Amino acid sequence: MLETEKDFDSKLKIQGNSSSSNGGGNVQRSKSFAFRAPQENYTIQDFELGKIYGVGSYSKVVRAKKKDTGTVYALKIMDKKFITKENKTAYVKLERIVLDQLDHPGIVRLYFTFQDSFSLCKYSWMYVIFTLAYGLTYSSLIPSQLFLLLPSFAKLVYIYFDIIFFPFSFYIGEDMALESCEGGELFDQITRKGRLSEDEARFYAAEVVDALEYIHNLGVIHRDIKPENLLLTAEGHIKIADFGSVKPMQDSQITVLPNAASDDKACTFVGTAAYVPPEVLNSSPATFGNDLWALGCTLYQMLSGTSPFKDASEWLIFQRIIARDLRFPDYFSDEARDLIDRLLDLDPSRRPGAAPDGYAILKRHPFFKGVDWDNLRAQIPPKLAPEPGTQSPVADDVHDSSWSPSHIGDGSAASVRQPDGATSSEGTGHITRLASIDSFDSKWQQFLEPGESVLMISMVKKLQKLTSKKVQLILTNKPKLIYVDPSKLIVKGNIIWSDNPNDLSIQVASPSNFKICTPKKVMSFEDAKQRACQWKKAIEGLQNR
Ligand SMILES: Nc1ncnc2c1ncn2[C@@H]1O[C@H](COP(=O)(O)OP(=O)(O)OP(=O)(O)O)[C@@H](O)[C@H]1O
Repeated sequence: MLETEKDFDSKLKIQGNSSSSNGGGNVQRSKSFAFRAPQENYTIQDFELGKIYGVGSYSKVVRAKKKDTGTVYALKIMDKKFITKENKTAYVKLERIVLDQLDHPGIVRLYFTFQDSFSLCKYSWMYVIFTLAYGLTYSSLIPSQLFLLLPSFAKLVYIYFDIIFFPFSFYIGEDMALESCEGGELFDQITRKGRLSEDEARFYAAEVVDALEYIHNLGVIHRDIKPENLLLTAEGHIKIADFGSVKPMQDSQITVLPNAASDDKACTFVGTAAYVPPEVLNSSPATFGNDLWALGCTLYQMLSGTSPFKDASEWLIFQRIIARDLRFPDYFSDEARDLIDRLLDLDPSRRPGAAPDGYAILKRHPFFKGVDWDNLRAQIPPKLAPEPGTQSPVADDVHDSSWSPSHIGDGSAASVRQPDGATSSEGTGHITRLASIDSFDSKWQQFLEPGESVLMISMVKKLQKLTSKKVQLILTNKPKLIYVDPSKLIVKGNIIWSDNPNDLSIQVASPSNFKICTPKKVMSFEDAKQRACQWKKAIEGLQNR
């Protein structure tokens, strides 16, 4: 382990006092840093597990009741193995340390963290028994079909090493016990209601503005504001969640421990296509204006039901954002239209809220007329629309026995998110995470000719007989389909394009696995973001253009 990581981990073990007496805006800062949310020695067995709230790229969030106290939490269980493999440790640590220091009614609260070593141990032994008995494996290095082809001795050696190394990956992040937001995502409210009334949107937008003012005053940019990350309490008040993309500014009042720093070069996966501001696409440094742009997109989505820059692929969405191709439905009031128009200013410093005294201007905007900013949380929130087929808008307590901390990313979420931020009932049972902003990373531009543009891009695994290799798969409008070695930045393969499906076809084997077939070669790929169907659609769409 690196020295800085040791340092961080030893600090993680400091027991902070669990109660915060800081109140509103004062964040505890000292050289000898102590966490507010303590690291507890709990295991999963200390909780009664309820429904799965959702599955993120690196974690699964499940409703859980502490058996001894009866307190309900949202447990964010990290997929440590995946986080290590994907090199996202710094993000996980940063989310933990930033959340620990935030104390605001509009921000999801971190109560404590824990490392569930008991289930790790149980998992490891179950793993050995199952693997030996049935030849089943979850393999970190090789795909399971290939594992089965290995001779028995090689299987044993492989399992031995996997088990030796798995516990190390365990120490990269802790599971988090968060405040449980029983009202679900604002996104679901928009979907269930079709669109929100201006009163409803004003209520939610005001609560978001209030929480954003708090984090911006501390020198922190959220960088992933969107209706999916705005959660609701059982009563219907907003809580900003998912600080996995957070960026503390240079002069931030937040303490950032070594190795939890957000390094822009490493942080290529921040944000979500539909809410990304144009300056981020032009590689400008992050500013508070990024969140204000996303607020503008979110307000638009509340009022209309869809995000303002909608299109079929991320690349097309990015083109619309850069061109600020913005159209308002007729039914938007002048005040709503004006506020969104200002928040979606191409110049981030001109967005209301961006200047040093900007929040006063933002809060005085006519759209917010009548909002009692000092008593927001005392207001009665809009009525929550219940989940279809249920009576209650809030989470139930049904025990889900299928849940297991080792099965993160199994696609148990109920809807598929599209690149434009909408949902589709198609493919229920699989979650598609939006491709990351690394899609637009300028380093891939070198593989394009003048005028050529990227239609789809993913970091995927190219599966070979006994090994797999990470490659960047790129589809352009030329059309051109290539895969690039992401570290050496050299083209490893150029798949000969043909509009004829007999010469170029895609076979989808699972949400993550697909094959690209040409008369000479069949190449197998695994897309961790489960975009196999999107690859098929993109390639076939181009063949039929
Ligand atoms: N405190 C919470 N209370 C209730 N539900 C939550 C809570 N935190 C997260 N969730 C739900 O769990 C889902 C997964 O959350 P998580 O933070 O792991 O990832 P994400 O934000 O969806 O995705 P990504 O990490 O890929 O950006 C969320 O979409 C949200 O609906």
